[in-house]
Amino acid sequence: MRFSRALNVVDAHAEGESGKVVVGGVGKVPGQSLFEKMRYFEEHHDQLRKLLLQEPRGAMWHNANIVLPSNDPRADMGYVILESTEYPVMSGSNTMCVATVLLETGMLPMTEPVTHLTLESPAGLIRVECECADGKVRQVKLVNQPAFVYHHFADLDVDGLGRVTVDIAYGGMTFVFADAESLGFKLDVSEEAALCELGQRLKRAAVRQLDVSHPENPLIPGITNTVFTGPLHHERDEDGTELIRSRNATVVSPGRIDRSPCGTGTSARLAVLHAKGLLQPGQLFRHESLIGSRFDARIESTTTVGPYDAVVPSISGRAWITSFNQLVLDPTDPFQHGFVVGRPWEPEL
Ligand SMILES: O=C(O)C1NCC[C@@H]1O
Repeated sequence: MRFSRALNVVDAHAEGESGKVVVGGVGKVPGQSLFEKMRYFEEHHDQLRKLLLQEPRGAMWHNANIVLPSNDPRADMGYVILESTEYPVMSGSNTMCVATVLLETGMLPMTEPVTHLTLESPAGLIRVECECADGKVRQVKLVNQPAFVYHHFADLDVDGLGRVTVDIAYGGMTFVFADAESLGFKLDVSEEAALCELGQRLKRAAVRQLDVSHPENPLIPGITNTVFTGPLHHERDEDGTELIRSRNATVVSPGRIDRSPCGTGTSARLAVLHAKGLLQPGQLFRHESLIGSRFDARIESTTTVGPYDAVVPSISGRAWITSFNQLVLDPTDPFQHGFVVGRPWEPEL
């Protein structure tokens, strides 16, 4: 049997969110930076994303990452992130999957109790600190590129709902933030379908009514996700550490719940909370997903991005390898580039 493509894929998840890690079979990719390599896939080779993420090999809730060498002498490795409808320049859950796979498969050397990595994402360099024991990565802490707020307390006219006040913020992806309680949500998993439907409606309204453009790179995608935020709870950890805990439901395109608390959404939420005076640098913020998994986050420092005040977020979470998979493409397979069926794959916007 001759195959037209064979990819070595390590399947993983971070706090419940899928992240396939392609470790072999892609070959040479043009471009100096990982951003340029990402653009190459986007413009000339999008069939690889579709092959990995669409049916019959993928599912709407899958993400994938292509591990590639970085040309930056400071970086240990690079990666391009592939999602259902876009190429985000950064992703928290995917970065945790990539770091865990690189260390647990021996692609990069693991040092116990802590391994420091620098990974080049399309958004830039990401510093990663992995707690390791007995050959296992127990916790991945990543320091994201700066997050900032585009619009505070913006009024949106939403079809069938009227006026809703939202914030729009960037944390590697761009999010609409809306208060869950005032929209009638308890943030229970039973509300999944309604959250996805309204999340898409809010996102569509925001794209039409509010301008966003990343000041350092206008090619970074605009608003593609909605975060429904729960109330803030001021608590103490089992070991007495003070923290602020909050639940969220992140609706990523094309309209499905992020199973993890969403690392880029958490980064953007830190920027929103800081701008509102509700979170200070160094304070522990524990973000919970709709399935109850969690990321611990902090504002490491403050900075600016173009005209915006910004925060440098760190996000910690855990990832696990679930399978080793050799994905092949038979040249007689009629579905060379994958396919999609029905809801929620409606045309975007
Ligand atoms: O953790 C994150 O940032 C994300 N999880 C899937 C969609 C986003 O990239």
